[in-house]
Amino acid sequence: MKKISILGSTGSIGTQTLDVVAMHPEAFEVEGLAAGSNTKLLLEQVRKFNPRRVSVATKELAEEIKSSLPEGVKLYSGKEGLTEVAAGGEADTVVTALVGSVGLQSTLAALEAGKHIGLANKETLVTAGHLVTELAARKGVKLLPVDSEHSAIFQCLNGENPKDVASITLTASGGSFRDYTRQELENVTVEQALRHPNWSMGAKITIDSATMVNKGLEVIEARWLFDLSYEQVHVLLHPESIIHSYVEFRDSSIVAQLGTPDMRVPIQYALTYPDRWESPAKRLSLSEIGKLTFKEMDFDRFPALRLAFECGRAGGTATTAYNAANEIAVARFLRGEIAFLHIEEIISEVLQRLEIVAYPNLEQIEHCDQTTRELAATL
Ligand SMILES: NC(=O)C1=CN([C@@H]2O[C@H](COP(=O)(O)OP(=O)(O)OC[C@H]3O[C@@H](n4cnc5c(N)ncnc54)[C@H](OP(=O)(O)O)[C@@H]3O)[C@@H](O)[C@H]2O)C=CC1
Ligand SMILES: CC(=O)[C@@H](O)[C@H](O)COP(=O)(O)O
Ligand SMILES: [Mn+2]
Repeated sequence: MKKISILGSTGSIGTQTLDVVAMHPEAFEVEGLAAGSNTKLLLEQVRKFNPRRVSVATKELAEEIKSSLPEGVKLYSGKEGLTEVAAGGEADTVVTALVGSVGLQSTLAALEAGKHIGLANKETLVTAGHLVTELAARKGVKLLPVDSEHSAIFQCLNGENPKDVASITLTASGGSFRDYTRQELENVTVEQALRHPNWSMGAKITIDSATMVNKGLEVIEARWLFDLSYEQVHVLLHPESIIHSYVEFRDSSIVAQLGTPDMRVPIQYALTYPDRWESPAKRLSLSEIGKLTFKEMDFDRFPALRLAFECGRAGGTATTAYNAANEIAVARFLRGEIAFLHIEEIISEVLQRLEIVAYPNLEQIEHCDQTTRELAATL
């Protein structure tokens, strides 16, 4: 029996992780579930999966659900609650499915406690990649990618010598506005932005996909997960999201991972690695699809991606600021406070104003994250 805990169990990745668990009840046991404020869904999950530990975003929410929990379930709240679910108890693997850098402390706590990580929460690696990867290496625990592109690269690298890797290419769907000109982007609405062509995901990542910030975060995530230079990480537009990503080796061979877009496949692989199990994903028929299309990335059309490469190369707290500015800008866009194109302007403005700290420790990272948020809220 593999024991797992899920941070963000009520979200898109969290619920799909529980779908995977439900399909293999003989193999998985749920040790802990942490949610934000969707207590109704959390209580349903508690009844179905019998976790020993549960956490919600605030003390008030914990008070509200206390009497509805089965006897013996330990209830926590806030950041401490996330850490209790991540690091306490007997889980072997923690799936980090929180959205945003709020997941950093609990991910570090899980690593410190020797838990393997199924990593969906890419913002933690963008915020503090060196701290997370160093700690994982020191503790000898695995960081198993859940993000579809990174799972693809991980699968392509299986059994290969890292020295033989020439480059990796992350595919990008182009998001909700892939065929829009810059001018057409000026008046797009939140509702339009939330319509991703290929994937059904949480609101924040769907907006990130439309701005191409998602691919920027993924470039930085890949640098840390696979210990690559930014020169070795490429991005290619591939509207169909069938080739999830690929690796080019030094003999010019390319190995790619393909499949119909279904997150339950990479989630399950992170939980069963190195084994593969049956999954409910629709089988891919290339003859049915007929053709796949590709286009060179246009950095003028998607300046937020160029900015991500610049921050990655600058290092230190540059990527922390990139992520935090984006989190605030996306939240403001979703609340209808700013226009779509204002998101990338805020990120760019913040990066021009903030001083970058090289080789930051956790305290300096948290300081940068907080300062960036305050600044981004005013721009
Ligand atoms: N969705 C997808 O297909 C993919 C997602 N990812 C990455 O996975 C991560 C999760 O994305 P996704 O599932 O789409 O996001 P969702 O918005 O769907 O879910 C986010 C989860 O985090 C919880 N949460 C948010 N804030 C807090 C908080 N302060 N304390 C505790 N819990 C909190 C939410 O709880 P509640 O709803 O109860 O408030 C919810 O369970 C992101 O980093 C994303 O980039 C990567 C690849 C694909
Ligand atoms: C499913 C997944 O991994 C998302 O991160 C997805 O990649 C979003 O698609 P695009 O960012 O390519 O539009
Ligand atoms: Mn992805």
